[in-house]
Amino acid sequence: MYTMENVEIRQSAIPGAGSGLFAKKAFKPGDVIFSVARPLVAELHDEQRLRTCAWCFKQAPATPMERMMATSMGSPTADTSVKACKGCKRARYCSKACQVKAWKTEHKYECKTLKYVDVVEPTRIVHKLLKRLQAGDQEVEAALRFQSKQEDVKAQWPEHYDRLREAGAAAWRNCDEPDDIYGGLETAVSLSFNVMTNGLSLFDAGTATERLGRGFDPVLCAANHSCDPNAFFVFDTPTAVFRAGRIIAAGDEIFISYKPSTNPFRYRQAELKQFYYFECRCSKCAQGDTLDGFNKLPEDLDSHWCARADAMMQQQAREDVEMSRYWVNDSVAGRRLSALQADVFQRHQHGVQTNSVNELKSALRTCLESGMWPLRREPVPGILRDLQSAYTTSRMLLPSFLIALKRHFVSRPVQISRSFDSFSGEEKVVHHSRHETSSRTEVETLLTRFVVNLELHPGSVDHFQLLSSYSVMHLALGMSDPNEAQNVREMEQHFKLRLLPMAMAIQLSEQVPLSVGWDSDMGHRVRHACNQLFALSGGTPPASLTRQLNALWPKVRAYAERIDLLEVINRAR
Ligand SMILES: C[S@@+](CC[C@H](N)C(=O)[O-])C[C@H]1O[C@@H](n2cnc3c(N)ncnc32)[C@H](O)[C@@H]1O
Repeated sequence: MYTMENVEIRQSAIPGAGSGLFAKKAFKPGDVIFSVARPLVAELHDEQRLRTCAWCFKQAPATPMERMMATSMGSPTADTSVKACKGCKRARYCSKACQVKAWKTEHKYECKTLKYVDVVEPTRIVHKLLKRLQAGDQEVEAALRFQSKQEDVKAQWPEHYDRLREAGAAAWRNCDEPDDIYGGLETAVSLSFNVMTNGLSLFDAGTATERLGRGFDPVLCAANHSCDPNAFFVFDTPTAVFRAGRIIAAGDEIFISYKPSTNPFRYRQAELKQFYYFECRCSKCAQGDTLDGFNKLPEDLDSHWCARADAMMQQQAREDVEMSRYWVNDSVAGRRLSALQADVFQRHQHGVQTNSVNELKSALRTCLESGMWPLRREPVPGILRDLQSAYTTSRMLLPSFLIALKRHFVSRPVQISRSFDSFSGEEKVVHHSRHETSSRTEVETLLTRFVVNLELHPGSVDHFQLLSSYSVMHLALGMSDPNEAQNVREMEQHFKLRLLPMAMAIQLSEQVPLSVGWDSDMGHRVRHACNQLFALSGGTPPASLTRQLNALWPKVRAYAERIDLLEVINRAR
């Protein structure tokens, strides 16, 4: 059952968007607006089922090496292992407690079916919902209130329409074709569309990139989308939390972002149509592409790149590339820039899908050498994120660290139009008071010893920022590897590298209570790292450390600004 003391559902401010979620009181950035212990529906993606608890979504480490790493990072899930249900041998649980809760709520309805046939994710979801409806579960009835969008899907994506219809019909057949639930088969089909077109993607809060499954919940899913969201969603397995990303007044509509909202206007619109079947009419999209500034006007693209763009245009025409999401404008210069834009986005995507560092490097080169892309304009921040991760995986520490620094200090993607001037590239930074949170952990208590002016960007408090700080801290610690001695000596001429992990730990201690909370898996890992770092610095008087850390910050920022990304990727193999 839900307590709706903080939020209410009523007519949205967006014309034609139906209802939305509204704040009944004011919230500061980082405040929890609303949380549910587990969404009404939380279903693992098919490929996650072998190693993840089907009830609490905790993941067992995949290899002994992963287990060792998780232990050394203080992750409370390091010891997790999952066992299959003896009945169906498919659903897996990490504990008796999870198995019992799952059985009572949903697994008793599907266990027999799963014993004989494996069933895909949307069908599993609808099966459980149908059975719960049959059992008179009123929370599930609320799922029927959502628009199913069947006609829109049929008109625009006939193959999706067939798939979703079949998923509902298969669930209905697996439940022995019950006609006593409202419209029988048609209810099953509606549920399939409702859940799949209005549901939430459940990402692991520790990585924010690993998609664990799909969620659906009548209150969480009442929140509309905005490309300039004032709230964000964290799935702290299995608790679902909405937090304020900036100041929200009582009566304001609460918006989250369903898809990355830092992409250019047409790209965002196309993605939301493709995955959620609606045309976004948020306040940022109302400004069209006016926020998508390039460094130069399309006419100023230099002649070498004009020739390359002409060749790309011919190839894109031969390959019948759907250009609308990359479109800049209809002039000759605009079409050239559209071709470059299509090339870099597609190369980026292809690089991620095929694990190709060369594809990622080539996309980045086009963005930077053409001189058109500001560092904060997508896909540059996205390419940097994926290059950093590829270099980390291949243990190429130096390029990974340099890219992490550039991302953290310079190349944050543009999220909030209000505080960002797309041409000057300046964002207003506000300093947070560290001790706003009520319950203090030992780390926070330790922090009272320091007053360090590290900047947070309250307009974009979210867990992506936290992950960025976390990776800089870890990579900076990794630089103490003896193999890096030469690089460290060079860097130490600019700033005290050995102090950086401590500075990042302090920044993380500010970010955790505003994003994922100390009780989350990520919170535990950050606390573990902070405690180790503070223990290491035990002998240093706080006043002296504070002075050193305050002096460090502007130096690291200046160093990050000078990092030449082209040089970094040219030197890295
Ligand atoms: C998860 S539901 C949100 C709640 C929904 N508005 C309702 O009435 O129950 C998603 C649907 O809301 C509408 N919607 C959400 N955000 C929107 C936006 N920015 N612009 C237009 N429609 C939006 C779309 O119809 C979308 O398919």
